[in-house]
Amino acid sequence: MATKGKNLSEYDKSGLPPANHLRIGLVVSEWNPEITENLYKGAYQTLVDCGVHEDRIIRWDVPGSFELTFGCKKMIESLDLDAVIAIGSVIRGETKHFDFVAGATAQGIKDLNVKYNTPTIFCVLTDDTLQQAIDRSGGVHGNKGAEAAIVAIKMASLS
Ligand SMILES: Nc1c(NC[C@H](O)[C@H](O)[C@H](O)CO)[nH]c(=O)[nH]c1=O
Ligand SMILES: CC(=O)[C@@H](O)COP(=O)(O)O
Repeated sequence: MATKGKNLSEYDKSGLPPANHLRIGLVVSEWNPEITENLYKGAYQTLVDCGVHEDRIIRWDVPGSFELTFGCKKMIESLDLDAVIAIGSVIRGETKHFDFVAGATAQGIKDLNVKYNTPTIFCVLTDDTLQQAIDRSGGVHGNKGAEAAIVAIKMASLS
């Protein structure tokens, strides 16, 4: 099912593990801030709604999605966290650069999950148009940041 068939913001708190003890990191890309700030708000608000204390949510910023891998790596190595959420928005332009940035970011975050016992959640939109990104960061298809927060809480219980 594509995103079109579901609302990214919908979740059922009743089936979630306890979250009040969790420490969650969020690394946010500064590229396309009108998108990434909405993703961050969706993730932050959902974490708090599910019981994560606000003083246990730590935010770092990086210049672009390509830097998310390094930012998450440094956060995992320097802080005692239960999960990290990597937040970015890659929007296709005129050249093949989209493919390299999106692909490298996905591979880099996958590699972090292989190397470390702290789960890193892939909250990176990779869209052909700005409208697709808007639709998935609080628009008609919900907010992928909310989805990522739920995933972080679930994965933290496995780590
Ligand atoms: N075009 C987008 C970028 N490009 C920048 C790269 O992420 C990186 O910061 C640069 O190549 C220097 O290493 N980043 C995004 O997050 N979104 C884009 O649409
Ligand atoms: C994802 C990108 O790097 C892309 O937005 C850059 O745009 P362009 O391919 O036109 O240089």
